[in-house]
Amino acid sequence: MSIRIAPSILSADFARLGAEVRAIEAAGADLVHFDVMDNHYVPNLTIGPLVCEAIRPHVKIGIDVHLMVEPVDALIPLFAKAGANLICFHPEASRHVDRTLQLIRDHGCKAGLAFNPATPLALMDHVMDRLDLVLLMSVNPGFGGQKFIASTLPKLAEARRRIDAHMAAGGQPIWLEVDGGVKVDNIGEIVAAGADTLVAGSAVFGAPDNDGGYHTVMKQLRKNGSPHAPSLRESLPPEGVRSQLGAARR
Ligand SMILES: O=C(CO)[C@@H](O)[C@H](O)COP(=O)(O)O
Repeated sequence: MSIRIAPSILSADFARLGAEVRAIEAAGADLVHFDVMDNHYVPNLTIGPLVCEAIRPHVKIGIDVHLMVEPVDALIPLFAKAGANLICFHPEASRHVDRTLQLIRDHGCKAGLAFNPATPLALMDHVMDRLDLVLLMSVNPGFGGQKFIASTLPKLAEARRRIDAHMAAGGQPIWLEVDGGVKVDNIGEIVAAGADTLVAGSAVFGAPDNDGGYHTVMKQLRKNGSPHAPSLRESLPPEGVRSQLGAARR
């Protein structure tokens, strides 16, 4: 399985945003993660559709918009028009989650639902068929550079089980993104618990962008996040060999 890495521009140099997004694309980023905060749903204030529109011509990769705003719906057409490819929001911030998901898709974007560390996953159950992405926050939303909350790992594994069961029953693919405190030294266990898409802000933009700095950290993230150790299932011998082993032991 290959992972997707989405550097969060919350930790970028905002005075040189065009150059920053070009640099992460050149370093192999799969998506630009675009954090929108309103000083209402979260205690911080960041960027909006105008900035999304301004960076759009600088990169070919998708823009993954994470709305930490309340209410949500009015911003969806604006971000779609500004070039967003994926729009994700928090269920607590929309009165009609199903309608908001549909609104995102109606505007030609992929739709995602974001879960804070204390938001129960059961909220996704009745909208599974409307989801393209589930974003699990591994910090409380509002700021970059926070410490990964380890108790979100079992929740991540539970989200993986729900998504796999949905896909095994013929449902559409749903990406599972983890956001907050993702670093070179913990990305391996986050991927092992089930994430396929990783947001990394301070880990990427904290690296010096000289001497191939972003390239180096992106390479390390991808290497440590690529599941090289065989899973328990893969490490079992194939069925034929297993029965021969069993026969030999008898
Ligand atoms: O949405 C958020 C914070 O609310 C995140 O996207 C952070 O910006 C990730 O930053 P790091 O924890 O990787 O520094």
